Formats: sequence, structure tokens, C-alpha cells
Amino acid sequence: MVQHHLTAEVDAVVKQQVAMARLGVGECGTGWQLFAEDGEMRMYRREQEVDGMVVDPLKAVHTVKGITGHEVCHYFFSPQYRYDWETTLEHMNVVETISEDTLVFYQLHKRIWPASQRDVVFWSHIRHLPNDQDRDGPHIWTVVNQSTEHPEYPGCSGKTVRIYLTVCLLCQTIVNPPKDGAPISRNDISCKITYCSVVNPGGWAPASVLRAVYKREYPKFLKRFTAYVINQSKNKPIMF
Ligand SMILES: CCCCCc1ccc(-c2ccc(S(=O)(=O)CCO)cc2)cc1/C=C\c1ccccn1
Repeated sequence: MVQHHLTAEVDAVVKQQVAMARLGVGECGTGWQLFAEDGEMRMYRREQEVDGMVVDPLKAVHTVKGITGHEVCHYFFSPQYRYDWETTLEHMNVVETISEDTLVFYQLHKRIWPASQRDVVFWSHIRHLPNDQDRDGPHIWTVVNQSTEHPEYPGCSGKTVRIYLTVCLLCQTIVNPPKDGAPISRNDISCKITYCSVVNPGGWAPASVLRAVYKREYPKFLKRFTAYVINQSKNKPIMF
């Protein structure tokens, strides 16, 4: 069977993004500044501009009790849940199904005054990796979203501004088996989440507006999304 033209790119970008996500905020050299904290959630950004546009890389780390990395990635990747947790979404559709673990999405985000409305086309890939620290521990799960071109969605509709992004959600399940050998319950598991994103907002938007949007929206997004996964998973069997 002939490989899809994106398969090689998906493999390369996933490997590169997982390696970056695994670097702690200390190891990535200086420059990461903590800008939001809420319980276990820590959000860092680096102030970076490309051609005068703010493209601040963002790295968030969070530990959530009672869910697994597979569950977090499942609800992040699967299109049928997206309107439930992505509040800034005005429209979303699956443009192409490359395989069961690789989809191409079009998303139109709500306009955020005073900037013009943004849209994005990206491939999204879900994958699990052996846990190299603990061979027989639960696998690491990841979803990588990477902007891509698609003939049906040329980036020059005029009305909206096309943005470019690379996002990596990396999840590690932690199991603390009960002492008495009882079956593992949701009280015995937690998930260490790393969320990395670099968004190029496309057309010009005031740096102050972009930084304010990110400062407000990202903490809200991660809190809302993780709460959604907890709520969806709590009465269902654990997905390891
Ligand atoms: C002036 C406003 C410019 C920014 C607009 C914008 C750009 C990108 C994105 C965005 C953020 C996360 C993803 S994802 O992680 O792949 C999940 C799938 O949706 C994809 C897109 C959103 C938003 C608009 C608001 C905003 C900004 C952060 C966080 C949340 N919302």
C-alpha cells in the first residue's frame, strides 16, 4: 500500500516534538518564565517574536488524579468531543482521515477583539510509546497537532487570518498499586501532562493583545479540558 504523502512528516515531527516535550523547563536553557500557576498546573512561556510577530512558545505541566494518559489523549484527539471542551471554537471539521490515528482538521476560532478572526488547518496524530523508564509500566501517550496545507482550505479567504501552530500533548500515567493487592482503581492512578504549543498568529496582531489572550486562554483551556476528561472518565472502566 502506497504511503500517504504526510506519513514521513508526521513521523519526524512526532519524534521531534516528543523529545522537546520531555525536556524539563530547566533543561531547555533559560528563558522559560512561569506565568500561571493553579494547584498542580504550572504554565511557562518564552517571549519570542518572528518578523515582529509574537510566537511565544508555551509549555504547561500538570498532574491530574484519577485519569490515564490514554484517556487524556483520546479526548484531546477525537473530533466528537472537541466542541465540549474547546470553548474558542466556532467551527471544526475533519478534512481528511489519513488513518485511524491521523486526521486533518479545519478549525475556525471565535474572533477575539480587537484582532481579526483566525482559522487553522492541521494534521493531528495520536500514538503511544513504550515507557522507557519502566518497561512494564503503562505506555506514554501523545497527540501532536501540526499546521498543514490543504487544497480545499487555501489560507487566503480574506475574511479570516490563517494561523500556524505546532502542539504536543504528552501524557505519562502514574500507578500507585494498592498495598493489599486489590484491583487498581481511579484512586490509584494519576497522569503527568506536558502541553507544548507554538502558535504563529498569521497576520499582524498587537503583541499586547496576543500575550493577553494567551495569558487568559491557556490556563482556562487546560483546566477546562482536564476537568472534562475527569468527568467523562469517572464512571467508565480505566483506559490504560
Ligand atoms: C488574537 C488571537 C490569536 C490567537 C487565536 C487562537 C489561535 C490558536 C488557538 C488554538 C489553541 C489550541 C489548539 S490545540 O491545542 O491544537 C486544540 C485543538 O483546538 C488549537 C488552536 C486558539 C486561538 C484562540 C484562543 C485560544 C488561545 C489559546 C488557548 C485557547 N484558545
